[in-house]
Amino acid sequence: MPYQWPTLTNWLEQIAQPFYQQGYVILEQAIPADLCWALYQDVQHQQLTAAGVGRQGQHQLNQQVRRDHTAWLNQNNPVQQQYLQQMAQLQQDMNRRCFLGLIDFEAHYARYQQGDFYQKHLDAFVGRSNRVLSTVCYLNTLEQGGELLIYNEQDQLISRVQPNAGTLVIFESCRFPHEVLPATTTRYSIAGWFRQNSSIQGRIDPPQ
Ligand SMILES: O=C(O)CCC(=O)C(=O)O
Ligand SMILES: [Fe+2]
Repeated sequence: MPYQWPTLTNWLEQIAQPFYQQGYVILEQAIPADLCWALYQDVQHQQLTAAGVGRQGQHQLNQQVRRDHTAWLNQNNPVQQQYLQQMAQLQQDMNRRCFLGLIDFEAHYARYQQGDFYQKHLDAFVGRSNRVLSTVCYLNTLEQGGELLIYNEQDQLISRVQPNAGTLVIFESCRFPHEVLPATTTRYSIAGWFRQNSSIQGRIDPPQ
């Protein structure tokens, strides 16, 4: 049977309900296998650069914190556009269902080579960022290593995600500290953020 992106009805069950209950959801085979493969091929051709920490102005390389290499997705590339379109659909559904007022989605490819990690962090801080929902989609499968560990607000480990091609993780950006354990082999993913139009100190928060 050809893969079908979840319709509103089953999407409500698969994403909205656990999301409502716990603020995060892990959905296996969320991305069609052929799209996942095309993205996996596409990322190999991208010019990836060492990721930094902190927002514009304070942006700096800190290899103690993260070691991944990234490249922003854009609409001009047909494969990347397909992914962005699926996320636009998700944004619409999330707004309809959860009244989140999401206006925008930004995403980058990330490559973690053997030994690369991302220390425990939050993707957003209350009142200091307009990132509302974080998403991670895995483009290849790692049998071990490179796990995403998600913690709750009390800093207890609540989920351990083994990267699996096609799996999509969604969580509230300012609620869940998370980290990426050292990869054992090259790990490819797309990290993305849905944003609200909250202005910070009278201006729109710039992308990272
Ligand atoms: O790749 C992952 O599993 C998470 C990446 C992450 O936390 C981030 O890029 O902010
Ligand atoms: Fe993160």
